[in-house]
Amino acid sequence: MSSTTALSGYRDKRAALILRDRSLRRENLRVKALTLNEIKADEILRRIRADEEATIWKEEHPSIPHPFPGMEFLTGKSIIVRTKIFEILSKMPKGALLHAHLDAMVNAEFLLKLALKYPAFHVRIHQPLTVANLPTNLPEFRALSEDLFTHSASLTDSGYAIGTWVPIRNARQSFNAEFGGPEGFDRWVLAAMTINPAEAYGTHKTVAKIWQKFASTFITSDGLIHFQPLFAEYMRVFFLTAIEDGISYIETRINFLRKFMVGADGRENVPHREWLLMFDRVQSEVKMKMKIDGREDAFIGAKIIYSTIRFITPEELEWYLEDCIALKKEFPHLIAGFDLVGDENALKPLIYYIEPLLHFRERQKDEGVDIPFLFHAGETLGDGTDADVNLYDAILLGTKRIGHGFSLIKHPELVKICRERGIAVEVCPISNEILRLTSSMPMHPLPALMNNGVPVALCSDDPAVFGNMGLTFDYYQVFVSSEVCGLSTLGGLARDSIEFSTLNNEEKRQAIAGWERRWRDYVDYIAGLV
Ligand SMILES: O=c1[nH]cnc2c1ncn2[C@@H]1O[C@H](CO)[C@@H](O)[C@H]1O
Repeated sequence: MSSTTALSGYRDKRAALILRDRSLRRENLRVKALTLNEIKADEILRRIRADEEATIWKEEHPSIPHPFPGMEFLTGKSIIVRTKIFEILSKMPKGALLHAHLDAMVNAEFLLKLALKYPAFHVRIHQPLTVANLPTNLPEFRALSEDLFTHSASLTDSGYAIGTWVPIRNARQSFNAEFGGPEGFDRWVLAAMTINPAEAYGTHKTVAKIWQKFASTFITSDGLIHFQPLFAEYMRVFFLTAIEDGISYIETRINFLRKFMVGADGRENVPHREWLLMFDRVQSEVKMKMKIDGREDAFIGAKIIYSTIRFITPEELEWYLEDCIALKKEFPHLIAGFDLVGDENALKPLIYYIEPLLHFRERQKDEGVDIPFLFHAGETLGDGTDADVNLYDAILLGTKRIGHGFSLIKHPELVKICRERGIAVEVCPISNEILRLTSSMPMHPLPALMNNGVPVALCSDDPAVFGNMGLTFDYYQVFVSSEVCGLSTLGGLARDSIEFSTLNNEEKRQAIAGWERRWRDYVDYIAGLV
């Protein structure tokens, strides 16, 4: 055999092996061949990605010592936003956002601005502020009823009685110059609601430690968000900013742990059904606005994944499950599913709740409703820990999707089940990296899941805390960390986000048709870049 024949035989085998391996990926199951414009757009994207890898990601940046594509998000963000790939991805029609906690969906700076509009908001602290304890001495916010309004002048002068409420505007205005004055107040509050690079990558570097900081951000924002007059505006801003990022449908997890939010009168008296009424009204208004603007395809709507936190008792869970059923019966079009949230490594595993969870199925039959489980599971570095074992219970309980599933790839049988039954994993790359499950995107197990044919929806998780507003940042991190990723990966992920949503078949058909129209325009736009 001549050496050229041997060589060409080898090349054929090599190409066939690569093809067989890659053909497991979902985007390669597509029957339709790529259009000429798609091929061109794919080449353009790959070229720009390679150019930027060799230029902007190789340059010296004064405050970023070792930049690389897919690096730690909080450190690399200022480079990311200057790239052409980021600009292109920001225009992409992204389909659905399927894993997003409502408590962290509006930019923290904007939330604070909103709160400053309401004189009812008061703030207090539980130990005196010092320059040294500023980052850990957290503000607590609450909208008070008028009879409890105070005239306290300041949080920081010597006359402040620890633990008493100060009107938010007074607190801001009189914030001691030593702590930066009013702008210092803003920085203090924002720092309490977000995670900064020094925390994620320095002081709180492990999963357990960064979770403590992460959980504390919700304590601060909680008092601001759960005030009825602000809540509606909050949801409107969430929907509108998501739409501007190319998201056309949302399934958001709402944490119903607290049974009432604070009403306009400052009393804790707004029950869950009124939260849903507001949610419904706001999304109808946003849909109407899109229609008037001639952009109906841009927003199909939003649904709610009913959630509570995995530290309650099984008896308490019974109450929430009944509440969820009652809401589903009253608002069948709004409740998309049920989930338990909170740190899986520290809180209760699914098996702890097995009785109420099994009973929930029976109760649904009695009541004639269908509420799929959409469980967080395997958001962990553990191997065989409770958090990792949650994956078995999630699947046995019939979960429709898996939230995070970071440790799923360790379980060949579960990977097979997810592929065969079409259980999609809601992968939140930036969240996983900031919460220190992975040190950077190239180390994330996402390619392993995708190469095994597991369906994936990319999600942002808690963008107000992580600074990854919309879905563009998560798409960016994924796209620049893989050579396999191309235009069809992007399109496949977006399409799958709709495919694996809880929309019914007819709604999906329409949503996909709308997305395809927008996708064609998007491909034309990229193909036109030279
Ligand atoms: O990635 C996550 N995994 C589990 N729980 C989460 C995650 N992100 C947010 N929450 C939880 O949701 C509640 C806010 O509604 C918070 O308790 C927060 O811990």
